[in-house]
Amino acid sequence: MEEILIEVKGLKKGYKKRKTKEWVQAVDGVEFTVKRGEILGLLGPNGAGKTTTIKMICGLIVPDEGEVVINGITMQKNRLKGLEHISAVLEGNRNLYWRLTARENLEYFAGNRGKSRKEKMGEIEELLKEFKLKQKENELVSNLSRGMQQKLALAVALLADSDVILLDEPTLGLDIETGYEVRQLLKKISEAGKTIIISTHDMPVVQDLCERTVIINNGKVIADEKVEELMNLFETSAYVLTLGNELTEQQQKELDAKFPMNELLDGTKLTITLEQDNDIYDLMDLLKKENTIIEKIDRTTINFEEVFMNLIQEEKSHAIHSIN
Ligand SMILES: Nc1ncnc2c1ncn2[C@@H]1O[C@H](COP(=O)(O)OP(=O)(O)OP(=O)(O)O)[C@@H](O)[C@H]1O
Repeated sequence: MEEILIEVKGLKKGYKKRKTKEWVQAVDGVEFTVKRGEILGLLGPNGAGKTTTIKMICGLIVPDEGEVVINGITMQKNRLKGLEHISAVLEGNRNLYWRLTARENLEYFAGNRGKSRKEKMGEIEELLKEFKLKQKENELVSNLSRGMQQKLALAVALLADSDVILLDEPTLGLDIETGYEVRQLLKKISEAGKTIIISTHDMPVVQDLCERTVIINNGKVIADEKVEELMNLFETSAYVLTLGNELTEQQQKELDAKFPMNELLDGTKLTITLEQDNDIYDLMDLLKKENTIIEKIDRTTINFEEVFMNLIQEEKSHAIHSIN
C-alpha cells in the first residue's frame, strides 16, 4: 500500500484586516493527504489561501483549527521534530542568508544537517554545477538576480535531504528562460523521489510535474484530483462548433448567460464547455431558434490552464446561483 506521508486535517485560519477591521477567513477547512513520493500542485486564484496553507504545513503559522501530520508527527505539537522532514522554499527566499555568498549559504545549510566535510563539499560542488551557479558562487546573495536566488534556494532545500519539500510559487517573477531552467531542476528534484507540494500559478509547472492537484478557492478545496483525470473530464465536455452563419446579438447574450465558458472566433468558430450531457441539446435548440446552421461539431483538446479556469468559473456561477 502506498504510504501517506502528509495529512492536512480541517485547517482553518482567519485574519482581521488591520485597516478595515474586516474578518477574512483565509483558510476554511482545508483537508488533503499526500503520499510518499507524490508531487502535489496546490492551485487557486490570488488570495485563495495557498500561502497560508503552506505556512501552516511547515508550522510557520498556527492554525485556528485543525492540524498537519507529517510522517506521524503532528506539526502543531512537535514542530522541531516535524521540521526534520521538511524543507520549504517560501516567497521572497526567506530561507537564504542575504549577507552570505552563494557557496557560504550552501556550506552553512549542509553543516546544519550534520554531514561530514567531505560529503558536504562533493555535494555542494555538484549542486553549484547542476544549478549553473558556479560562476556566481562567491557573490553575496543580495547581489544575485532573482532567478539565481531562486535556484540557490532550491539547491539549499535539496541539500537538507528532507523527505518533504514545500515550494511556494517557485517560478514567480522569473523570465521565460530562467523559468524553464527552474522547471527542469524541479523535474530532477521530483525524480529523486522527494514528496513535493508546489503552490503555483504557472500551469506548465502543473502539467509537467504534478500528478495530482488540490485546487483551493476562497479558503476551501474545490477539487482534489489526478491532473490526468481533470484533463479527461474537461476534454470530453469541450467542443468546437463550426457554424454556417454568425450568431445574432440575442443568441450571443443567451449563450453567455447559459454557457459562460464559450469563445467565438471569426464569428463562426464556437468553442464551448458543457457541464452536463443534456447541455448539448439545449445548445442546439438555442442555435436552431434563429436558424443557425451547425456545419460541424468536434471534441476539442484542452490544456490545464483552461481546466483550471473552468473549475473556478463553475464555482463562481454556483455561488451566484445559490445567492439568487
Ligand atoms: N497576515 C495577514 N493579515 C491579514 N490578512 C491576510 C494575512 N495573510 C493573508 N491574508 C489574507 O488571507 C487571504 C489568503 O491569502 P494567501 O496569501 O494565503 O492566499 P494565496 O492563495 O497564497 O494568494 P497569492 O496567490 O496572491 O499569494 C487573502 O485575502 C489575504 O489578503
